[in-house]
Amino acid sequence: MPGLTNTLVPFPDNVPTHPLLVVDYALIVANDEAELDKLWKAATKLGFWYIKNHGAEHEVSNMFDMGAEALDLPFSEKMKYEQGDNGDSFGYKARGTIATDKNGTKDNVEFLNISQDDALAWPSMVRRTYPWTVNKCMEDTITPFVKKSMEVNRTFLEFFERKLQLPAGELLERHDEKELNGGEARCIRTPPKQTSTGVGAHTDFGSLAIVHNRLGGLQVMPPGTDQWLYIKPLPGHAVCNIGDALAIFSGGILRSNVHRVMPPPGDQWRLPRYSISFFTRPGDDVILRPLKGYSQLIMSAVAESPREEYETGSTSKEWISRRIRRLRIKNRAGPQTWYASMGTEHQGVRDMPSKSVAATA
Ligand SMILES: O=C(O)CCC(=O)C(=O)O
Ligand SMILES: [Fe+2]
Repeated sequence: MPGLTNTLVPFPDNVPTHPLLVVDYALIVANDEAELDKLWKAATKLGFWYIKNHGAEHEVSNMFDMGAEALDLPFSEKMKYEQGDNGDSFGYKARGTIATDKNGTKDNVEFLNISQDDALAWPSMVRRTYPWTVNKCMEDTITPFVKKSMEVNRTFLEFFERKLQLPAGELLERHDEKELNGGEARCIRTPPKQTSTGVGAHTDFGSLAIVHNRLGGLQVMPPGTDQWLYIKPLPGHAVCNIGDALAIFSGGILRSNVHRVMPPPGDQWRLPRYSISFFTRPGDDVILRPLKGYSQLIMSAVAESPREEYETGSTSKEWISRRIRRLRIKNRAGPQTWYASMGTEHQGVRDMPSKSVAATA
């Protein structure tokens, strides 16, 4: 039981944390004005918030067990499902295969990504195969988790579509579950007693993430600061965040904030850390660019603070694939490969040696 024992070792009270707004999902579904205002504030100011009453506790608990069982398989077995160096996201990612910074410092986490397309189509295969321990949990654990998470994110997307003054369906149709898309469930494991970065500073590739944590380690850098602050895991609460695709579609109105994963703080450092996430991503063929032709609000946002990098000229699939490919250590040619892995975050670009990210992307 990977997670349950973890709750016995409390998150320390002497490390810097960042408070997040708590959004009650049940009130969002009920269209509660005050709660919707809170969600909008969270999505536009920091791009991170807690949700409670998401109704997926049972599925999440099963996912922690599923993830631990799969990641406990022999290394040689897991490697049969490795995502490889071509920019694919689905499958197993071994430790030490991606960079966490511009110097190419290797990551120390392993994870398993299960495609939304595969979870929904099971027992048919759409994207790829998975270890037997995953297959046996697909019907009872993974597909129900994916469906519940999709429902939560769809509710958020519907609301953002309205608030962004987009025609009904304009944002939702870019996340049509019937089209092949990058959506995936993920279990990450960090071994105990690590001293280096787990997942390097990044913004998420896709539209929305829901992250379930029992141990600390996730950190955000609040806008306008250069300080990393922990997000404290709260029992029964998940952390949601906006990814690059929504930041781009909205012309920057929705915020995709930089975050990373460090070893758990305090005594939690002695424990292995597991996290369970779900990522909603646009359809593979959807072009990532501001939807300014459909919304005066987005048009004004783009006019006020134009950002060249929002006109990506790429499809969602190309965007994700480029970033993963550039993160893989095998593909690294130097610091420029790290810069070329970046999304809308520009933290590291300040000390970038050469002039253009696009030139190496
Ligand atoms: O493990 C976590 O808490 C967050 C992981 C994360 O940011 C990611 O997988 O994109
Ligand atoms: Fe992330």
